Amino acid sequence: MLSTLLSDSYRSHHPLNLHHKFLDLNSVKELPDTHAWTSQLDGYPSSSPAGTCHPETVPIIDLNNENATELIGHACKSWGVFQVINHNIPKNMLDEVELAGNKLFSLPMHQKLRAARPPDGISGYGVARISSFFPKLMWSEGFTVVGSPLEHARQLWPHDYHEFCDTIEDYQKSMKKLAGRLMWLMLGSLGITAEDDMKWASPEGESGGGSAAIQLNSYPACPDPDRAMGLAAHTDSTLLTILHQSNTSGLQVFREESKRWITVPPHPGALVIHVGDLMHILSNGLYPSVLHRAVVNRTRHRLSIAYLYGPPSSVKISPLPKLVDHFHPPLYRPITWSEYLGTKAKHFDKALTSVRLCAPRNGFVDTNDHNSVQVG
Ligand SMILES: C=C1C[C@]23C[C@@]1(O)CC[C@H]2[C@@]12CCC[C@@](C)(C(=O)O1)[C@H]2[C@@H]3C(=O)O
Ligand SMILES: O=C(O)CCC(=O)C(=O)O
Ligand SMILES: [Fe+2]
Repeated sequence: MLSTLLSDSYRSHHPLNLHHKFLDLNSVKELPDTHAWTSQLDGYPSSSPAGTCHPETVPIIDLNNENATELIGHACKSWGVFQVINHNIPKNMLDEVELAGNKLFSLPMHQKLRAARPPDGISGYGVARISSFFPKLMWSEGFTVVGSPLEHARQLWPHDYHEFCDTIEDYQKSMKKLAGRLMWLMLGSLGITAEDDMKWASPEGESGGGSAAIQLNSYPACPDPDRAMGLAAHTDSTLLTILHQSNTSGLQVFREESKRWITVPPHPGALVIHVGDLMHILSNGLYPSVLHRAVVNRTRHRLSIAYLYGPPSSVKISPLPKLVDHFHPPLYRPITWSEYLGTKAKHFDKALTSVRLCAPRNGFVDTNDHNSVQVG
């Protein structure tokens, strides 16, 4: 099960003490040294060079467009990220989940800590899991739900937990449907038509589709946003991620071509779709997992809700047989979601490389494999 798999994967070798780890960011008037980042800390340029123009925008795809499959295929290949509209998720459902998130994060710290994610656990309240890979803390707090939110909701609101649970459970159901639909559109764009190829993902399948986690992220307004980091650069360990961001911008994606961070502006009603590492593996590197991060701002609080979608726990993900031949050997070994999460927890940004089978041929660089080695 997804909830038991991470048991000892996310080590906490953080030098900082609990007081700093659970600092109430909403009441801090000056950026503490524990949260002060320099641009080099995550190994990527801090922002675009001054004076350059930015014609690039992340594609927005209308799911009612008759060419949606082709548009999605193109976006996956060239961006690894796109926004979708006409996705059938009602606006009031997005508003409600946002409200539930705000209600949770505005609780006093001692109350949120009642639902703290245990050091060896996956669900609950805490700092970003990837914090242990960085010497500084991020300007954010998170809450992860895997399976039922009941236990943690009870700890947060002993007498009044139903509303939160209902909202999260409705959201889980709707997101699961949308994720299955997007998954199928992505597979279709790769030429996968026979349902036997991917039984568990089939729209009519009885196997119930994939499994998932929900991550609520809160980014309080920050007194020194240029020296702080909301959520450090990472790729998601998923097949795909569906992200709802509140109406404040902060999400940025990295463009390999121009070596620049591009802001993904909140588009009313749109949901952001990230290609994750498992889709990268499944597509044999054709659809790159997108490197992204969240920056913070001086005046506005920001909230985002990620639906992290992966395969059922028993399924091994490997390059699709239809995409593999003598000239395109499989680039990655088969791996389950839980094994991959364990690998990510250990190797973080080297996780994809660590499951790679062979170097790309003829100097072809898999731009998506952020650690790939060019061979001549
Ligand atoms: C299923 C999962 C993916 C995730 C780790 C997790 O177990 C639950 C939270 C997810 C998240 C969300 C924020 C960014 C991220 C890198 C992290 O630290 O926790 C992702 C993890 C991931 O995709 O690897
Ligand atoms: O807050 C955001 O926009 C990004 C969140 C994110 O990347 C994640 O939850 O994996
Ligand atoms: Fe992410």
